[in-house]
Amino acid sequence: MLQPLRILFRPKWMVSRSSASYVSRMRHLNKIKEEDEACRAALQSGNIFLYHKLAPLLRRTDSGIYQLPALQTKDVEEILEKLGEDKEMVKESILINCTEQNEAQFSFDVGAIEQAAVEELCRGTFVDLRKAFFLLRGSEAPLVARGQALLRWHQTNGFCSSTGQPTQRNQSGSQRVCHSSGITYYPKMSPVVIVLVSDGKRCLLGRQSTFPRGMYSALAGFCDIGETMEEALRREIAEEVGLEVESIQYSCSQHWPFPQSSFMVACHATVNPDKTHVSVDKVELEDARWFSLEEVQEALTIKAPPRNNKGEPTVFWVPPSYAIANRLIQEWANQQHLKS
Ligand SMILES: NC(=O)C1=CN([C@@H]2O[C@H](COP(=O)(O)OP(=O)(O)OC[C@H]3O[C@@H](n4cnc5c(N)ncnc54)[C@H](OP(=O)(O)O)[C@@H]3O)[C@@H](O)[C@H]2O)C=CC1
Ligand SMILES: [Mg+2]
Repeated sequence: MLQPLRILFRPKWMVSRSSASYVSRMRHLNKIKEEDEACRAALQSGNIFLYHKLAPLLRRTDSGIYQLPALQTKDVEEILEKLGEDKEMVKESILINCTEQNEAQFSFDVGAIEQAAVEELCRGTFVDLRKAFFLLRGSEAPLVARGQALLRWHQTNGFCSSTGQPTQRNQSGSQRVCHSSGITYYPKMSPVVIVLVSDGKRCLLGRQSTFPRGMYSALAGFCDIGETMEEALRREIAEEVGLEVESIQYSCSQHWPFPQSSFMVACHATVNPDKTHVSVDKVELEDARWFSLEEVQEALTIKAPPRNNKGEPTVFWVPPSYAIANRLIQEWANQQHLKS
């Protein structure tokens, strides 16, 4: 019998911010999201993160730390003018969020302009998003992912799927409308369940053939339409490794930008310790197997796996800390410690 979901932890944001400032910030954000005039005004005093063909601009400080430079709107206008472009292009910026000081944050893709010229003027480098995730510190990675996801959505939703006519965005970029059919489109995420299965002593990790060598992760799968998260989780585990899940505990969630926006819902699950035979669906997974606490602990200490002369990792390792799979594995290892 499946247990009802329960929240295992209280995220920091639930306790650390005063509710008054959070409420006023969210209301401000909602206003500039919904009202074109308010959004235009916010852009004038806002921060812009630049992308080139969806690769974010990073800047390396003298101390070797990578940062996400927040440019002022007037700086971006100046860059556009210097490169012979229309400074009005900056109005295409997409609203991402706002800071604790209520400054709006936008993303803007300069993909139509020569990359090196922009990099030189900005004293930065456009970096592939996966690499940027490794280089940036905690709070900047979700921000840069969100900015990219919104830009990608706009770049691929320029036409109405009903009429084939062009769609028009609102100023903030929170939606696109087809004026011919009246359909409003909103940025889309695909729900995905990701689950760390345990038999009480070991945890089950799998790998797809496309993963870097040696890397194993928690099992994941897209939810089918009409399914609850619990149903999707049970089905994916049954399909991919032939096991029947007995209980589920919700852990946390994450927006995942690769390859397109997914909404990852992360859970722990248990199976009957007497029914742990794994039969891997070889179409989905290259391998899946049980790992001991010792093996998992060792893998969690690896920041960059050792590599052979072909550049391939030579040991068992797990996804890096920015991936929700890493968090599930950490949580499981911590729970095993508490039990022993
Ligand atoms: N953040 C993290 O820690 C982790 C994130 N992930 C992410 O989880 C996601 C799902 O994991 P994965 O195991 O690949 O999923 P599944 O087990 O559901 O299998 C993937 C297959 O589902 C099909 N598919 C692709 N997109 C969709 C969609 N939007 N809706 C329904 N079916 C779809 C594709 O089939 P076809 O090619 O035949 O069309 C694809 O090959 C991936 O995006 C992956 O990047 C996975 C592990 C860790
Ligand atoms: Mg899968």
